Amino acid sequence: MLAVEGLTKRYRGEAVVDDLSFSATAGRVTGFLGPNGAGKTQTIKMILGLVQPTAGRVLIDGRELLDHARPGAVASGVLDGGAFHPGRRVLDELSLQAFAAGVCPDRAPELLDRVGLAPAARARIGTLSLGMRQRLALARALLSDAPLLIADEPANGLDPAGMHWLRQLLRELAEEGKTVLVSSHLLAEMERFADDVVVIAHGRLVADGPIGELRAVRERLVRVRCANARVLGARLRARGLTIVADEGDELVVGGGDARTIGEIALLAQIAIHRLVEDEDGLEERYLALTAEAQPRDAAEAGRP
Ligand SMILES: Nc1ncnc2c1ncn2[C@@H]1O[C@H](COP(=O)(O)OP(=O)(O)OP(=O)(O)O)[C@@H](O)[C@H]1O
Repeated sequence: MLAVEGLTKRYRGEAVVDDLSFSATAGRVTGFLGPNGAGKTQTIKMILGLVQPTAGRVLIDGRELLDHARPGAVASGVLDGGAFHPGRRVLDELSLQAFAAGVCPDRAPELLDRVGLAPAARARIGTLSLGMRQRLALARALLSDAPLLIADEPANGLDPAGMHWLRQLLRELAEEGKTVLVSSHLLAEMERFADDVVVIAHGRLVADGPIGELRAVRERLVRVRCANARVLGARLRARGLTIVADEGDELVVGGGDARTIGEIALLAQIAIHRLVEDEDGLEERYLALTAEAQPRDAAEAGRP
């Protein structure tokens, strides 16, 4: 179980991770989602003890990483699929890493098999594709059998078969009882991998919960095309509905069903040209959530 509490990282006074709190549960895959530059990698590095937080703390099974007797056996990370010696052979590299981690080197061939790299055991790392390096990075992270596994964009460079394999592996690891945290900037990827999702933008939490809850928003989004979208938008807002996207003569509306929107339009005497439940709501919801979020300073400056 992972608990991130008020985690903050500032560089020259500017927050790249800003008072971030969330948790990830053992036995489940938690997706860590946010656009490029949102602060995912910085957060992951702080969780793994590779970057010192400016404020806040990270608890793994109730204790900070360095308060565990063997921190390396508590959390492991897949951070950069490219960070290997290019001239070394795959199996030699993994055996060496096992030795350095104090793990029996016999685990190396077994793990190569688990990540589907056994046929490339004698290949030099420099000849591997990005997807194969990701598999090797996963094998390295699994050496210590730590109960918390964090993977930063592990799907990068994987083809559809590789994605399917990764999904299976993450699921198996969660079923073994591990806490699995996986980052991505792509919602579609997360939908395939994750049980729970944590969404951040500008270093701040914008949503978290079971992926099904984010998906459930789909039913509440309605796409409406009408004669006067600006006026209808204002009327809908006045009734407490949200304009998730404004595309000129078409609005994507949250917080009310098609019937409510139709009635508000009728009262405003605005002709409706199209009114449908939105099928792509989840993607739009994610984009809207992350676009709405502003860095704290900007948000505070905009406050009346
Ligand atoms: N050492 C550093 N000094 C200053 N700013 C940094 C440093 N490291 C990262 N940042 C900034 O922190 C912000 C968050 O970066 P981070 O890599 O965590 O984002 P990310 O969500 O992982 O995005 P991506 O998917 O693009 O890697 C970025 O604006 C980045 O420029």
